[in-house]
Amino acid sequence: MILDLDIGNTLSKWRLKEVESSEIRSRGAVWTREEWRPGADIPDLDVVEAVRISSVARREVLEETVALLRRCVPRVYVARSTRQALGVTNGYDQPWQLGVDRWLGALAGYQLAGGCCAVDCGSAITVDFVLPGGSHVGGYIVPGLRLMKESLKLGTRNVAIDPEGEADTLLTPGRSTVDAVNHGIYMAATSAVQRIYSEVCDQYGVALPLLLTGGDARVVSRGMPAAHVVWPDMVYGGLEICFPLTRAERAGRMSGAPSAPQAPALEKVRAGLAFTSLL
Ligand SMILES: Nc1ncnc2c1ncn2[C@@H]1O[C@H](COP(=O)(O)OP(=O)(O)O)[C@@H](O)[C@H]1O
Ligand SMILES: CC(C)(COP(=O)(O)O)[C@@H](O)C(=O)NCCC(=O)O
Ligand SMILES: [K+]
Repeated sequence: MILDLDIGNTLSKWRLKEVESSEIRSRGAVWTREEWRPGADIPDLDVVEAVRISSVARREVLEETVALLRRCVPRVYVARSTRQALGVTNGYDQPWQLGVDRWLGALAGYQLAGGCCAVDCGSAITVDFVLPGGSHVGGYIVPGLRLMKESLKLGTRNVAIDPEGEADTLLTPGRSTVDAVNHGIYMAATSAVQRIYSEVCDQYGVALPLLLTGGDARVVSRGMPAAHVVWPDMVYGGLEICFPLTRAERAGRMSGAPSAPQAPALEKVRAGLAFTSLL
């Protein structure tokens, strides 16, 4: 089995993938903390022959995790942000400072769709752009839904936005503190992503396929007017193409990848932007 780990600031996600069939056998998530407990937090490592890791947690957490895994698993691959990979050029002046989850998302998005706008709705909401020639032009970092809510300190931190609720309801003025906060942060997140997407497409004169991932991707998706797809395994897709281990991966196939989304027409994106600036 291959163990894929995506260690975020809030949740550490894992999945087990079979080498022969390339099938995902199981998956889960635990709160990100200082130390992993194999068998309790993650599956028994006896069946694992290789581990691939994306981590944006503190350096010590990654070092401890890798040390622990190396004791039981023959091959441990740790992804890093680099200046160039798989046809993509990192837009950061100091490429290694780009969060590796963002880098992996950008690589996976480029592999899937050519140019892309890759949005990761986790602890932070990150929006990264890769142009059709492979140039990552940089991105944006906005506090995620949970961070926004916690920073208000209004006693609403434990009342999450119902991911199944009506998106339209979230656009109405709240009539309680909980609703005012939930509707406010929802507006903040969805309008920010929409505006960023439109601005950058306008600046570069290209409407890019829009991809969403992360724990809050589904809820953000429901308030996004621009055509897009949700791809929960986008970061894992980046791990697969950086460290291909199965036959399907060597052939360039990423598990759970959606079909490449159609980009909206640039005129439509620009019309939306013009409307916004008239308000
Ligand atoms: N079952 C859940 N448990 C925890 N957080 C969840 C859950 N479902 C959605 N979320 C949201 O997803 C966010 C975590 O998303 P994730 O992409 O894993 O973040 P990160 O990569 O920063 O750890 C939380 O901040 C929360 O807003
Ligand atoms: C921006 C992030 C905090 C997002 O992390 P996440 O919300 O997925 O936990 C992470 O990608 C990170 O620590 N980046 C380093 C700074 C940067 O990308 O510029
Ligand atoms: K994120």
